[in-house]
Amino acid sequence: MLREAIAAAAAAIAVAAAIAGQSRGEGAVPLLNITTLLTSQPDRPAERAYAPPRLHTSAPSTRHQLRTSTPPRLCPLHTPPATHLHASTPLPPPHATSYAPPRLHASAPSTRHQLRTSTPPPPRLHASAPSTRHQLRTSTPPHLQLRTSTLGRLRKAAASSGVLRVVGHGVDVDGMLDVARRLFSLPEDDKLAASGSGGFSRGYIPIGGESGLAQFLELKEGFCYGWPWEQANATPSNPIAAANTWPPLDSSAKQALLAYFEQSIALSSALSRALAGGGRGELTPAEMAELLAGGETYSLMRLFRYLPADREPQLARGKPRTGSSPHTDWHVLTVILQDRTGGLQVRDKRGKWHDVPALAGELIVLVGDYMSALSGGVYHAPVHRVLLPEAGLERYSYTLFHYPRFDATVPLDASRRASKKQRRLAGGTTRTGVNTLVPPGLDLTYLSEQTFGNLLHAKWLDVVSNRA
Ligand SMILES: O=C(O)CCC(=O)C(=O)O
Ligand SMILES: [Fe+2]
Repeated sequence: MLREAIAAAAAAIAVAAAIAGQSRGEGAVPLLNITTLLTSQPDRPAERAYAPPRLHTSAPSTRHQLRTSTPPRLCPLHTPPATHLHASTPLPPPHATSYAPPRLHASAPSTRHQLRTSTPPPPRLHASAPSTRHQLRTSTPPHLQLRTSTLGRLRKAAASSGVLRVVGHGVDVDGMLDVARRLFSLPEDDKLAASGSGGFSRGYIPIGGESGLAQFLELKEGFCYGWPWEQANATPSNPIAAANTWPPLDSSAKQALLAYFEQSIALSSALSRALAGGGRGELTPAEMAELLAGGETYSLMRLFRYLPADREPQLARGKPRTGSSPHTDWHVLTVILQDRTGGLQVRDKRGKWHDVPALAGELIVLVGDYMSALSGGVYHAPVHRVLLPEAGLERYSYTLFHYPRFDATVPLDASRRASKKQRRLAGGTTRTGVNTLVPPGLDLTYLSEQTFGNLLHAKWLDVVSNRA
């Protein structure tokens, strides 16, 4: 099947200068045909043997004991065995090591700082949907082979605009948009009954329920879900992981949502590995896979319905309204599935905003802060925002936030290079007024000291405190 897909995708990758009115070069958005990423011998069993290498040689050794020698398989979408939730080596006791409180939020409640880094690794997601649909898997080893020429284009795009348009991904975009419309058209009470306890926990997010920046009212409603802990007979392993809270949708819609979650995680994992060059000072694809392992169990899929500015006039009167405040995504990669309304914009390195095209059947992939830091600042996490639709229109989107493992840290040398790059760029466009993982002015070497999960938790607490 894979071979057929490859044969069908013989055409060379098309690169389109895609941001409206913009010439190629910085900011141009390559159209990446994911099926052309595959070579003709992806399935050799020898390449499937998975021996995760050590990622951070300088990290405390306890961190490495959490690893399993062979990836455990947990298939919550099908059979929910509880038996795979352990590491093959004994787990160390919870960290009593010094926990440097995040310097990001001096005013944060102290509970925020009590998180520990040594939570057991969550079970891995086994992409259990038919392999013909997926071609890419999350918990299997990096068995994709990538064409060198395509790889070069992928990396160039990630380094320049940080935005990719992806086709050939196998996702039924229209079908997923249909599910989103059905979900948001449920009666208000049904949606509210599926509310989570905060924006980062799963479930329904009412209009005004969160905002990236406190000065804006983000006029949208949302629904957040992820890896099905509720089917796994396991306790969530960190404060962001949680069981899904489903509104009353029929089971085929739920299955479609869960299958799409897997597909987008698989896509993001494959692209992340491809972005790990394995050159001097770079992560190898296997190290990237190791860094991502388990991240899928608390990664978030967020559905949005954006409303035009004239709706809900009673909410936060006088506050400027937007769809999504200017921000970078904090994690590794973001996968966006959108309808054709438009509104997503990225800011180029000179500070100019550009529309990201909203074309049928495409997925958009954005580089996040963590990927940028891991690459030593080589890859660019674009500042972006979402404008509200015009009166009479609504916009629907799905946004996958792909997180690395909770206890991930950035190797010190990469974080130093990323810091240096950030300082260099600071002379150009400023990131003031932009919500980023590590705010401007703070040294990115912080990412080598502090786990991704702890930083993320503090960030999410901020976002949900910005309720209308
Ligand atoms: O809805 C979209 O297209 C993107 C939203 C976004 O950037 C985000 O939620 O981080
Ligand atoms: Fe975003």
